[in-house]
Amino acid sequence: MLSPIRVVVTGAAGQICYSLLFRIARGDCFGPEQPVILHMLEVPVEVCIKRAEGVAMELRDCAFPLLADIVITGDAAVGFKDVDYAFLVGAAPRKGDMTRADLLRKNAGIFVGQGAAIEQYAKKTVKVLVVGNPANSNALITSVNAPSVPRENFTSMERLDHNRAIGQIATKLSVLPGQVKNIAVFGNHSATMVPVVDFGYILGTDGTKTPIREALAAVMGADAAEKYLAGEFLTCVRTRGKAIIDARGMSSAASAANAAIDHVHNWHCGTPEGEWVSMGVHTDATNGAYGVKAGVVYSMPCRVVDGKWEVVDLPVSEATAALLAASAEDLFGERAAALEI
Ligand SMILES: NC(=O)c1ccc[n+]([C@@H]2O[C@H](COP(=O)([O-])OP(=O)(O)OC[C@H]3O[C@@H](n4cnc5c(N)ncnc54)[C@H](O)[C@@H]3O)[C@@H](O)[C@H]2O)c1
Ligand SMILES: O=C(O)C[C@H](O)C(=O)O
Repeated sequence: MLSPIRVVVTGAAGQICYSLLFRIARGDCFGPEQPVILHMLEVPVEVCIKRAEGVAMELRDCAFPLLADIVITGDAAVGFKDVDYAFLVGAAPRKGDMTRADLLRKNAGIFVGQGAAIEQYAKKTVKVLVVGNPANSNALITSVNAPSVPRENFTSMERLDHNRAIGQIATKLSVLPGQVKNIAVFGNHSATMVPVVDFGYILGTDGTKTPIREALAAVMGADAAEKYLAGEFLTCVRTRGKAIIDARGMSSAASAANAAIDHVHNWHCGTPEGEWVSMGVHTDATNGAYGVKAGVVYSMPCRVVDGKWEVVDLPVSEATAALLAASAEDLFGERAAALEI
């Protein structure tokens, strides 16, 4: 029997965590043999702690075989103590017409404090996924405030965008999402993100690999396929978060939790042979990949071996490279705003 790992989840009483905590406890993230001790961190306000306690009651009532213990707290010193993994979800979600700049102003302080708590209390090997928006810049802020933890241990979530891109292509081609392989989403989790299908393929039931462009062209014709990729597809993936807020009246939650599980599952257990996923990674640790300078957290295609991610170097076209540069500029703009705050 493996010894339990400690996993802190912030915003434990919020929407995303109402799905995320149950999936972690069930073994979806760390595998079917890894027991977990869940640290549920909330703001130290009675109503929030009480709500977290209610969620913990439900977790216990599931009798998950791998759930070793639950710690509920409003104190970051307790929440981050000796943790192996940190899911930083707790932050205000975007509402109505709020921009990412508005969100940054509202949420940046949370990540200054949590970075400092990670520095002081977490294991030096802790792996951090930032979900709270603006996720890339919040991941950067967290890392800056936890200087003794390696930069490569701080990531932000673009997996939702990656999964959204897969979902759109699968729907368009009437194939299973599991057949759509090696899409990549680059850049900021914002309207400048860049979903790229150029290296992706559809895995046939007979093992054939049909390039996505070719599969689309077969269904709708080559010109219409190009128009679709540069228009409807790109816009849909870039603006899906807002579309969900408009439809649901609240930001995405179950799909966000699912993406967080996918991200950390691949980080912990590895990516399948020959495949990659999209992860927001610290460009201090990417050696200038895709021409993006050090100093931001930027999504790139990554494979994971033995718990370590590495960037997959793909020969992107000049047109794509220009979009990648624009998203990097967007992130350096956020970085400047964050430093000002
Ligand atoms: N990166 C992505 O793809 C993605 C996708 C969806 C949502 N999000 C973001 O995730 C965040 C959470 O969304 P939600 O729908 O769960 O929000 P929510 O409002 O339902 O829950 C947030 C919870 O965080 C708690 N919280 C606030 N500050 C905290 C702190 N300092 N420590 C601990 N807990 C704290 C709140 O009390 C609340 O319970 C938002 O910023 C949202 O925009 C990101
Ligand atoms: O877009 C948002 O504000 C919510 C979230 O980041 C999403 O992509 O669904």
